[in-house]
Amino acid sequence: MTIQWFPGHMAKARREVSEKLKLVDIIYELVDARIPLSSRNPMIEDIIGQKPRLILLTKADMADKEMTRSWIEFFEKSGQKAIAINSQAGTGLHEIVKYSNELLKEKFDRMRAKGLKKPRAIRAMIVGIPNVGKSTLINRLAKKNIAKTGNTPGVTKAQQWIKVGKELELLDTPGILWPKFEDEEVGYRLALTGAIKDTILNLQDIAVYGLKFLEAHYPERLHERYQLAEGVEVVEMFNKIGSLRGCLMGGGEVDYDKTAELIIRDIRAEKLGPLTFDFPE
Ligand SMILES: Nc1nc2c(ncn2[C@@H]2O[C@H](COP(=O)(O)OP(=O)(O)OP(=O)(O)O)[C@@H](O)[C@H]2O)c(=O)[nH]1
Repeated sequence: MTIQWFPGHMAKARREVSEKLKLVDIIYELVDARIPLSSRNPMIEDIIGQKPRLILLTKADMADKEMTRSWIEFFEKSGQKAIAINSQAGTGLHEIVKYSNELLKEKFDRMRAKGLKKPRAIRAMIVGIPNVGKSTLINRLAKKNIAKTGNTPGVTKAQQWIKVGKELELLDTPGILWPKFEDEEVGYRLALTGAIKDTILNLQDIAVYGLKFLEAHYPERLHERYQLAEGVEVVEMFNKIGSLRGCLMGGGEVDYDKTAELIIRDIRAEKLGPLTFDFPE
């Protein structure tokens, strides 16, 4: 497998995030709740230094709820606050300000002590890998306020901050980070959740990985969806799924590429239920 590390992209992203770092009080690090580890940039600590950070597990509606709880505990144990969100439905979003206030209490207390009676709103920047849900979250949080700022002449043009209620201001452009996947498994997990283009890895390899993963961790769902018996070899699974779902070639033989595409599509579309591919520790 080709090692994808995008050194050029990485350096650019790092520069951009570093430049904006001094403008904000806190970083919202978005990771995909289905792959909280694989969707992280392993250099995040290095990039943001001592800046307070809240981890937001996005697309929590698509992840295994029990696993999401374990992940939140895991982050908590390592001293990082994490919360699960669903930006489409808006769940978990009210917790963002609440926990930001907790994480920034000392800083704002210091500001108050210096005589600033009314501390300003919290300033935050969203960072995360492509497709993790940055824009969806910004749009969801900004919804009410876009109309408000539109009514103030001159404001929209110069706007660099998006107001979220009275307490929060978001930098309007998120920081894009890149996943690192020297590790094959990380690559497959990114592919199965749609974080990287299908063309980067071999389709059949991605589907095989998906089937084996499901067999190991969610066997009932796999067997039920595709009417598979237990303990069937992967090739047999492909044959069964391909014929069941009509992924056939001219001569009636199973088309493995089409079958692979279907399996990947099913997994991404939650046809096998909410799934989590990364395990804490
Ligand atoms: N189910 C679900 N889907 C989500 C959620 N948040 C985002 N999405 C979907 O995930 C896809 C990517 O979301 P974006 O907000 O465009 O992600 P992004 O990080 O801004 O992506 P880039 O612009 O590529 O950096 C879209 O199809 C969204 O609808 C969520 O909480 N739940």
